[in-house]
Amino acid sequence: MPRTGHHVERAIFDLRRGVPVVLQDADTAILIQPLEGLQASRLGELQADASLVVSRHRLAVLGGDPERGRAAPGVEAMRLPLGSCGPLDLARLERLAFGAQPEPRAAALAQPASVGECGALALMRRALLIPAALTVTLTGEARELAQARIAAGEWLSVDAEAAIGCFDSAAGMLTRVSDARIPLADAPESRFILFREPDGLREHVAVVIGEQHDWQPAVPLRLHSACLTGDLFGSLRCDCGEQLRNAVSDIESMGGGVLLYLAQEGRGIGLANKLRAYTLQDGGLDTVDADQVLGFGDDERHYRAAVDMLGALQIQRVQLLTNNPQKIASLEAGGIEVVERQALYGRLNDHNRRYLSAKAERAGHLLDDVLHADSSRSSACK
Ligand SMILES: Nc1nc2c(ncn2[C@@H]2O[C@H](COP(=O)(O)OP(=O)(O)OP(=O)(O)O)[C@@H](O)[C@H]2O)c(=O)[nH]1
Ligand SMILES: [Zn+2]
Repeated sequence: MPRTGHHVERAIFDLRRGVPVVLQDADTAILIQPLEGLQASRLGELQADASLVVSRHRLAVLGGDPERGRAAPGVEAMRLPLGSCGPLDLARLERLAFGAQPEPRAAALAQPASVGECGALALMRRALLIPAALTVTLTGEARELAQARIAAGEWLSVDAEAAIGCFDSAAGMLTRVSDARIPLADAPESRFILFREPDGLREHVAVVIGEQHDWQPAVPLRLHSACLTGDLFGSLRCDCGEQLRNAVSDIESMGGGVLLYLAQEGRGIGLANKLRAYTLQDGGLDTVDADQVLGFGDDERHYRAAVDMLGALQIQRVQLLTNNPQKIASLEAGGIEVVERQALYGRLNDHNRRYLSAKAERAGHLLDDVLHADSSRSSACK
């Protein structure tokens, strides 16, 4: 059975195209079909004993107890058996997977997911799809048919444990791919260095401002998660674009440093899901609850890539520009010494006030100054 990572990456591409994948462990084989992009015509092919695998965040939204029957700490996936829920119907599946209303009767049937089902959910999240998949345990003729499609190259077979570890395959050994001098309006002596994750799925950029020998003893550092809407188009729904530009000019005025532009759009849920979350927010939910309706936790970001990039740049001590205590904790857990934090704000407006308040109240971001004094620049903090 294949255990190598590259099957996982290929499976992710198939899943993003709506093609099912077979996950195998020692005894079982399950067919997984992402709910996102599922055509009603495919439902007929899936057997009546299909299950819907969702995250424990999603189960909580449906009205279930996310801790009940949890297979092990850290296991995020739960199985909703569909057999007793009536015929497979796309609208009903979508209500279960990302509808805003609770479904207590379905939630009460939730069971802990198998290894393969945990792998299915991990792949959905790595593929930046809605974290929900239809799964069918393959037995008898269905299993033989699936093996024939795998042999013909039509479907991929992936080891279930390798699927569970699909986030780990991105960690360590980032490749430094290319770099160039890019003079920025607010920091003329800047260089962009592109790093690629080992599984090839994501790329991150280090913007190095000024000369490294000027940065001692601690390097001014910004970790910036991608936000297409804010960074590029100046969306008023968030503060990202202004934070990005303020970070560049602050680092320049501090004598140079590094900005890591991380491929973590939408706090790690991807742009498609962030747009879905915005629509849910327009219906009244805050930023945390909207993500949870879609099946995500408060914040899906990891900072392992950032730690690796700092390692490649030989940076161990930093002065971090952030209001997010989690970024400080993650760097320190990765062995980077954060000697000082410096606040970094965008401007408060009528569109982002609720978002920033929710970040402060629900995720512990240190935004008192901007929420209460309408400051628009950064300030040093201890
Ligand atoms: N899921 C989701 N993501 C959002 C929303 N608004 C902004 N984002 C994303 O949130 C992330 C913000 O990134 P950062 O500014 O680096 O981080 P931060 O957690 O705000 O912490 P700071 O360092 O204090 O700025 C970006 O990836 C945005 O795309 C939202 O409503 N929902
Ligand atoms: Zn933003």
